[in-house]
Amino acid sequence: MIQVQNLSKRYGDHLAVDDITFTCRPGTVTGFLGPNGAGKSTTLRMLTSLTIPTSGSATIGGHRYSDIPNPGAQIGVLLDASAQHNGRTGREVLTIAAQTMGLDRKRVDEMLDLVGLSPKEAKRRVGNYSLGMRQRLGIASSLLADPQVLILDEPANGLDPAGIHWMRQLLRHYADRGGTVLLSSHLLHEIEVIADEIIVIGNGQIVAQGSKDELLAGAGTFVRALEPDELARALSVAGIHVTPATADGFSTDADPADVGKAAAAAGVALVELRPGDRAGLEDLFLQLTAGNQRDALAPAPAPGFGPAVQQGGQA
Ligand SMILES: Nc1ncnc2c1ncn2[C@@H]1O[C@H](COP(=O)(O)OP(=O)(O)OP(=O)(O)O)[C@@H](O)[C@H]1O
Repeated sequence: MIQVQNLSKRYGDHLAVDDITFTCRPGTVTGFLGPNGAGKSTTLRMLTSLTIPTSGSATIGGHRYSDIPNPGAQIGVLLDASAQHNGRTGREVLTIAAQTMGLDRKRVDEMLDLVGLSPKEAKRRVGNYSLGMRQRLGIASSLLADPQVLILDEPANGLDPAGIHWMRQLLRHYADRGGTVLLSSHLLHEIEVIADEIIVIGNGQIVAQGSKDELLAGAGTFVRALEPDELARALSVAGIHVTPATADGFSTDADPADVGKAAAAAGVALVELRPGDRAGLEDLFLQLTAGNQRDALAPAPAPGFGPAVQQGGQA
């Protein structure tokens, strides 16, 4: 169990982390989501005793990281994949870590296998690794001692789509076996797919937290009908405000149950009724971090600036 209680970190007159409190439970993946500079890395560094808190506490299993004997054996940590020793081979990095923690050397081969680094790649110096390979090596290193807790800062950075898929499955399996996972990301869709619990941080403060289902429930409803005009009328009568989303469909802030009831009461046949999709959570993320997001403060780009973005496409 990870427990963060009224944790703050001040650098000069800048409050990088501002009185945050959260818990990560065994058997769950907790996503720590926030824009650049929100305070994610500072929090994870305080959890792993690399940065001293200004106030509050951060404990793992009831203890500060620095008070845990042989902490690597109980807590797997990956904070900066690019910080590995460039002159050593991947295998050497893992072998030294295994020796330091008093582990059997066969764990090195098991972990190389687990993270998909081939024997040939394991013989290469880390300085010649791609960022994705460094992430895989860092994940191997964090899992070496089969710890109960994993703390990962932006582990998906540099991984290709297949690598991201692999990592999701790995972390899911790890949590399903009772492990506690805390991972950070500034990418909403990454967190959305992988996490059971989500903590959103902006400008050092937690702006939302809860289960993914709870936060998604706040993302409203998408609804489609054979007769969209009748549907719009029925929802309006029920006091539900809608926004046209497709030719025959609407988005609304209301819950799916309320939308379904309103349509049924008016005898309107629906062809689709579901929680608001990813865009809904994206809106939520942007709303929650609005004002905390540096992009919200930046002037809008001049017309014609940058590539054209297709409707529905990813920027
Ligand atoms: N050692 C330090 N000295 C001064 N300010 C710092 C220091 N470390 C972090 N900060 C500041 O604290 C704030 C939070 O930084 P942090 O690295 O925790 O953000 P983050 O959410 O991890 O961002 P990113 O997604 O860009 O990695 C930033 O404004 C950063 O400039």
